[in-house]
Amino acid sequence: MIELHRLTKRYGPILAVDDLTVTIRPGRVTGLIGPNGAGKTITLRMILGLTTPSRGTARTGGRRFADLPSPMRQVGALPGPGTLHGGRRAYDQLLCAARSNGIPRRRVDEVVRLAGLDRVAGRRVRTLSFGMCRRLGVALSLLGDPSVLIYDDAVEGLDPAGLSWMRTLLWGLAREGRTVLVTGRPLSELTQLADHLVVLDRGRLVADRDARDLEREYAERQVLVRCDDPGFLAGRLTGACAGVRLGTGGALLVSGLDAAEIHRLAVTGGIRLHELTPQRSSLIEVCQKLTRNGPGQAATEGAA
Ligand SMILES: Nc1ncnc2c1ncn2[C@@H]1O[C@H](COP(=O)(O)OP(=O)(O)OP(=O)(O)O)[C@@H](O)[C@H]1O
Repeated sequence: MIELHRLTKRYGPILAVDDLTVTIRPGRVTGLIGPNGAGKTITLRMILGLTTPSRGTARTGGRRFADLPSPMRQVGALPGPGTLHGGRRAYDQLLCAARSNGIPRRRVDEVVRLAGLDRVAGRRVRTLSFGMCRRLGVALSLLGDPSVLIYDDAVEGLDPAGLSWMRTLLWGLAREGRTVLVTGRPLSELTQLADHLVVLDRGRLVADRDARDLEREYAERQVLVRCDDPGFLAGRLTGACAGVRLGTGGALLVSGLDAAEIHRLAVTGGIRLHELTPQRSSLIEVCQKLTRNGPGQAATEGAA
C-alpha cells in the first residue's frame, strides 16, 4: 500500500503538489494521470525518496522510503533512462543488481523467465530492442519480489504486442496482491491498463475512482446525427433543450435527448435521417473534462 498524507511540494510560489491525500491500494493497477505539469512526476519522486516533500508524508508499507530497511525488496521501479549498462549482458546486469542487494541467483533466473527474457539474456544490453530493454527494466524491478511496483512511463513506446504483454503482467502482479502504480503516456494506453484512476490537476486530487465507475458517471451520452437538413433539425433540438454541437461532415452531436426523441423530432419536422448513432465519451475525454483539457501550469500561491 502507498499512503500519501497531505503531501505537498512547493517550488517558490509554485505548488507542484498541493495537499495530496490518497491511498494506493493493493490488488489492482492504479493509474496516476493528469495533464502536463499536474504533479505526477514530483509525486512519484517523493514516494521514491528522490524529492523531499515541503510538507506531508509519502509512505510505502507504512514507512517513508528512506526508512525502508531493504528498498529493493519492498518497492520495485523501472530504471530511468541511461541507467542500464549498455556493454553488459542482460543476465549480468540482473546478477550484479541481485548480488549488491543480497538476492540469490535463482531469483535472477526466475525474473528472466517472468519477463520473457530467456532468449536474449546472454546479449549485451545495447543490442536489445526497445521492448526487450523495457522487459529488462521490469525484471530488475521484480528482483527483490517487492509488494509495491511503481512504473513511470510503463507503456510509452511499446508496440501493441508489448502493451498487451505489459497489461497481462501488471494485472497478474496486482492479482497476486501487490500494489501497482503506473503513470506516463500515452493516456489512451494507460487508461487501458489501469482499473483504478487517481487524477491530478495542478497538483490537486480531482478523482480517486474505479476507472469504469468514473467512465459511467462522468461520460456524457451523445447521439451522432446525420440528416438532410442539419440546420433545421438543430433548431428543433435546441428548442427541446438538447445540447447540439457540430461534428465533422455536417453531423450533429446531440446531448440531453435520446435517439428515440431525436428520431421523433426529425420525423415530425419532415427531416430525413441518414444516421442516428448513440455514443459515449471515452475515459480519456472524461479525464480531460475533469482537468483543464490540456497542458498548463502548476498552481501558484493565491491562485483560485
Ligand atoms: N525543480 C523544479 N523547480 C521548479 N518547478 C518545478 C521543478 N520540478 C517540477 N516543477 C514544476 O512542478 C510542476 C509539476 O511538475 P511534474 O513534472 O510533476 O508534472 P507532470 O504531471 O509529471 O507533468 P508531465 O506530464 O509534463 O511530465 C510543474 O509546473 C513543473 O514546472
